[in-house]
Amino acid sequence: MGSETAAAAAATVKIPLIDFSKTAPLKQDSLEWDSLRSQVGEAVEEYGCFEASFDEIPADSLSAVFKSVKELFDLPLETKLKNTSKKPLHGYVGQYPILPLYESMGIEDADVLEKVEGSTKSLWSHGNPAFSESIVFYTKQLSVLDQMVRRMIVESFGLEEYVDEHLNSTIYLLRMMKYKAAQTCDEEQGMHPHTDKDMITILCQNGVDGLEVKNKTDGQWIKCQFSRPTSFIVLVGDSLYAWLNGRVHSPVHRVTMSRSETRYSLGLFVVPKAGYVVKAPDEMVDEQHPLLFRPYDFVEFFKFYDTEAGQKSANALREYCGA
Ligand SMILES: O=C(O)CCC(=O)C(=O)O
Ligand SMILES: [Fe+2]
Repeated sequence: MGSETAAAAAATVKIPLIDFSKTAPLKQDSLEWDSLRSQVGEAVEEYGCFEASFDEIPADSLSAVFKSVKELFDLPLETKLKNTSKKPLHGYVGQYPILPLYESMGIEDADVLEKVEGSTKSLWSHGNPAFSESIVFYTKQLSVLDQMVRRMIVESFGLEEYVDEHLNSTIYLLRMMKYKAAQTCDEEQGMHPHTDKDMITILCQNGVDGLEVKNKTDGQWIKCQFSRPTSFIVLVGDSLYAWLNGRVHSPVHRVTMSRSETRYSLGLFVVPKAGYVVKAPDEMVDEQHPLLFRPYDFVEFFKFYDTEAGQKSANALREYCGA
């Protein structure tokens, strides 16, 4: 293949689209379940991600969430800075000279109304019920997709007996992101290349593209399309990679802004609970698959990731607890 043809072929590589919308309510052990499970299993091994079409959040609820997110970022900077957290990357993040387009805000336990209301009180003195309700509804609906996807992944590695333990080992951290439009005609970095540290992340955007995933096979950047209004991108994080002892791929991804429109995105980060030790089940370790990581407490690892050494490391998890 000539280099131009190869470049054109690389440019058209797409991450798999998996349709969860036609089968709700989806029954375990049905033919549909088995078919989706094999598509999910293949996608997380080959790409570490896929686009999920999932209809359980009506279009007007999605618009309400993005309206709330815009309202939040329109608050004065001094107000946003009040949303602090002792945990790294949980409160307001922004104003980084190296990432001038980027701002984000996290809400832990975003499926629990009282928790979300607690966070909003630091931003709006009387709270903001419409904001809290739209965030909780969004998180609860999307948790259905999360639970289905993780159950399928765990089953596809023959780990049925670990399903409940695994599903109960996590909480939901919702991060709302704003990327200002590119200031020049060139492509500008919205977020630097990284892997997520959690179990999985489910992303949604306001119609403005920018997410790119590095292809495992040829290292080319694949532009992620949210091809339907109800599309979400599901990404494997390093903790699922570690728990499955390398059987799935945790993809490097980044955000590139090339348009004159502001991008808003929502990331539902499925994060191991405080005190939960990520340890690969014995079934995942054998001669062909020696143990990759020593068991680790996610919260402690995340603290390391937030240090200068962790941020500089090309592979923070390997540096922290590589076996
Ligand atoms: O905004 C996006 O689409 C991606 C954000 C992301 O990768 C992250 O917050 O880890
Ligand atoms: Fe990410």
